[in-house]
Amino acid sequence: MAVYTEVTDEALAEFLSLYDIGTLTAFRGIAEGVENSNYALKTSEGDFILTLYEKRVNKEDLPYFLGLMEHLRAHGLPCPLPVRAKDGRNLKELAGKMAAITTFLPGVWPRHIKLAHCEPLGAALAKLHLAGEGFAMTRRNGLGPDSWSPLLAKSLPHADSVLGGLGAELQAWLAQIEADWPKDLPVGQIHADLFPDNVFFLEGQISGLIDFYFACTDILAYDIAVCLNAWCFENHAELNVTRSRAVLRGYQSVRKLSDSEINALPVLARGAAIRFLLTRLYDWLNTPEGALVTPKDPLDYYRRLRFHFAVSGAGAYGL
Ligand SMILES: Nc1ncnc2c1ncn2[C@@H]1O[C@H](COP(=O)(O)OP(=O)(O)O)[C@@H](O)[C@H]1O
Ligand SMILES: N[C@@H](CCOP(=O)(O)O)C(=O)O
Repeated sequence: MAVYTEVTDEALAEFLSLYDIGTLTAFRGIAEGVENSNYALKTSEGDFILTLYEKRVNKEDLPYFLGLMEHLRAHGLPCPLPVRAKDGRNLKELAGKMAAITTFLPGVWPRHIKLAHCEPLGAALAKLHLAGEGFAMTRRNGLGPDSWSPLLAKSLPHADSVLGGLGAELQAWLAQIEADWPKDLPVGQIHADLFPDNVFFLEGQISGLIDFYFACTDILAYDIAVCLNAWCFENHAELNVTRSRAVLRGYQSVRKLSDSEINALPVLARGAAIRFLLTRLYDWLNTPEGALVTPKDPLDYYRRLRFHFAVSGAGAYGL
């Protein structure tokens, strides 16, 4: 359950009076999600999501996240639209936290990934990248390659309690990834966390992309590498190449990849795997027992990383 901050009826009524979204008819906390407190909000005007930003989201980044969603939505992407209050602002304070209302998106995220999800996913990602062109703000990737070594250092003293030899293995792998990291690939606005739980489907079509709170300005093809990791593995160790081919086909039906982007896929996939491995490892070692959110298994991404280190070229992903 991830509703960290409770909202009283009085505070909610006062907050909603700042907006022009009709009168409240229903309000409930949403258990899913790990980063922020989310509430489903129903009014006489429609359905909305109220998000209270918790401590892992940096206050200074909120104008970028909300501005990006507004920009992407204006350019045709099915992402939440931040609602502006009567004073024109889309960011307010509630219960001592920064808070925003966004539009509710229909659909459900796939609990079991099927091949049929993969091509639409790739196409939606490419549309996101094209729609992001022209957005004036930028945000450095706080979980990009320069953050991985300090993140690993924090977990090193206890890494081997998760798996014997893990610390040394990760150090060696990370050094290799850092040395190989591409420098001149096309950069733009990326989602950076487009996992299945952030993609809604309705009647076989993508109906929504959510959770832009890791979005940043970084290598476009890195976003594909995140999706290959999150959508295309079986038993966390084997790539389902039919799925990865479909993701790449969907992507290229909208935005063609250059040879440099294709050649960089293996190292980008290694980078994406180590990024999620490292944040999960940190959370695994530092989440107190009885916390609201159960930490995810870091070894799922260790197995993927092993796979990516064994491949010799982009052909392994179906290109
Ligand atoms: N715009 C939206 N439309 C519909 N449901 C949403 C929307 N935003 C969030 N949700 C619901 O809230 C849950 C958690 O949202 P998410 O942004 O992933 O939270 P967190 O950032 O805390 O991980 C989602 O799984 C979904 O059920
Ligand atoms: N996708 C990340 C965790 C971030 O969770 P989200 O609910 O904000 O998508 C992972 O799987 O490690």
